[in-house]
Amino acid sequence: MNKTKVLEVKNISKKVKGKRILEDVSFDLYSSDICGFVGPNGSGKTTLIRILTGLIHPTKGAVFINGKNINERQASALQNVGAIVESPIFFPYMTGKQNLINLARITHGVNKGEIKEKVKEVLKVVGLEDRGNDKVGSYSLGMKQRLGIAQALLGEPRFIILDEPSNGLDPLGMKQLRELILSLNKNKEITFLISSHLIKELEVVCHSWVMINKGSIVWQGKSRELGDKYEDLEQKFIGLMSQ
Ligand SMILES: Nc1ncnc2c1ncn2[C@@H]1O[C@H](COP(=O)(O)OP(=O)(O)OP(=O)(O)O)[C@@H](O)[C@H]1O
Repeated sequence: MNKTKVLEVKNISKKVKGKRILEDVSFDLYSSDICGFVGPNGSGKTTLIRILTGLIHPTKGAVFINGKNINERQASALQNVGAIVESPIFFPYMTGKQNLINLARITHGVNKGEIKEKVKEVLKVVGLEDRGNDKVGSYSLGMKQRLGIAQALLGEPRFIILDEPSNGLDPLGMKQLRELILSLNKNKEITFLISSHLIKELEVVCHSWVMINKGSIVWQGKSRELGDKYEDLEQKFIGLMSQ
């Protein structure tokens, strides 16, 4: 399979009120990668993800998605991108299905005649087909996260960005989320960038890694490129963070 460059992060720096939050961050992501973007609390992960999704602008540098500069051609750069930054917000008094039907129409522009089928399909993909008619207020956090992914799938994304998706999930919720990510990657060839401060949670799903500390990248590579010095990824992570 020919891999194409999905994301190019080029020399990104961000300062807020004189405070340096990101410094010269660069990395690339290729189609079908599942990349773990890991760093301790406060290392700059959410700030970078907010830049990648066009929510804020970098002080320096540029981001290209599928070759399009996100600050110059935002709509077309983000066309095939699904992102869940912070917990997705749904109306708790409406069912999962009703929430998705509204979002399909308003946010994703799905054709009126296709909405019902599309919503049914994405609910099935995320394993919520039996709970679609229940109110979102009755959903567990894990179910809300999967509903968030169902919403992203309405836009037929090729690339999904998840910011700390396992925050607050119990072990079963985490397992279901991991299985969903792996199946979307395998069956729909969706590329993922997933942030977390807990490397262990991502080890089963990620093929490649970007490690960040205090706003700068400290290591990037594949799990197999770890080197002999470290027993496992977490040891490497801890070693790099304490330098
Ligand atoms: N608008 C802002 N104004 C001032 N400081 C900010 C702003 N946004 C982020 N920061 C600071 O930048 C640093 C990085 O924050 P960020 O939320 O990107 O980290 P993170 O790696 O996502 O952390 P966590 O794992 O805790 O979510 C933190 O010290 C944070 O307080």
